[in-house]
Amino acid sequence: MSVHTLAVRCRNIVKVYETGGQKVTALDGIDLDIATGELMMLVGPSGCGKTTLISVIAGILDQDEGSCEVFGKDLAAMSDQKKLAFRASHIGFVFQAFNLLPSLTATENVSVPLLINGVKRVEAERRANSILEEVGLGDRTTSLPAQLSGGQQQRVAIARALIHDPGLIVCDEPTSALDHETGHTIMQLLKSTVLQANRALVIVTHDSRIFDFADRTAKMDDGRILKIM
Ligand SMILES: Nc1ncnc2c1ncn2[C@@H]1O[C@H](COP(=O)(O)OP(=O)(O)OP(=O)(O)O)[C@@H](O)[C@H]1O
Repeated sequence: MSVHTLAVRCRNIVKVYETGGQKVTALDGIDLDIATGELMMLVGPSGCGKTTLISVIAGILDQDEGSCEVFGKDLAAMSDQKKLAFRASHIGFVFQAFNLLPSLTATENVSVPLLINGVKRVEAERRANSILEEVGLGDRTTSLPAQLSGGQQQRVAIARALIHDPGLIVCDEPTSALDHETGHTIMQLLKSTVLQANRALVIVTHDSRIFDFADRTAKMDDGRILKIM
C-alpha cells in the first residue's frame, strides 16, 4: 500500500458564486498543501473565502477551476456516489454549532455515521463508547446533548467526526461557541488526541486565542492566500 504524506493538494482553485445575476469570486486561485501530522489553520476576515475553501477540501462543494486532491484523489473527478463514499471513509467534519441530534444520546450521536455505513448497532455503539472514552466522556455516554455543557457537546461532535478513523479532519470554528477555557481544552484535545502522524487537521477560525496551536497558518483575504506562516 502506498503512503501519502500529502493529505490535501489544492492548485489554482477558483470558485465563483452567482446569485441574482451577480457574481462573487469567493476563491481566486488558491494553492495549498497540507501534510499529514499537521494542524493547518485558515484565518482571515469575514467573507474572505475560508468556509468555501474547506467545503471544497471536504468534497462538499465543487470548484469551478483548479484541482483539489485529498490523499492523492481528485474529488471533482468522482461521481457523487464515489465522493460520498470517499468522504465517509476519509474525511471527518466538526461544525461550529456541534450539529448533534437532540433526541439521541452521546453514544447514539457518535454511532450515526457507522449505522449509515451499515455497521450493526451493537458494534457501532461499542466503537462509539470507546471513542467517547478517548475524548474524556466515558461517563456521559447516555446523556442527551441538552444535558451536556458546550465543551462536552463539542467533544461528542469530535468523537462523531473520528468514528470512522478518517485521515483528514476539517473543523469550522470549533471553539467560537465556547468560553476561553473550554475552547483551550478542546484545542488541546484536537492537538493531542485527534492529530496523529497519519492524520491532518484543518481548522477555520476567527478566534485569535487559539492561533498558537497551529503548526502553520494560511492567512486569507479576498479569496486568496496572502501568506502561509
Ligand atoms: N452560497 C453562496 N451564494 C453566494 N455567495 C456566497 C455563498 N456562500 C458564500 N458566498 C460569498 O462568498 C464569499 C466567501 O464566503 P465564505 O463564507 O467562504 O467566507 P468566510 O471567510 O468563511 O466568512 P465568515 O468568516 O464570515 O464565515 C463572501 O463574499 C460570501 O458572501
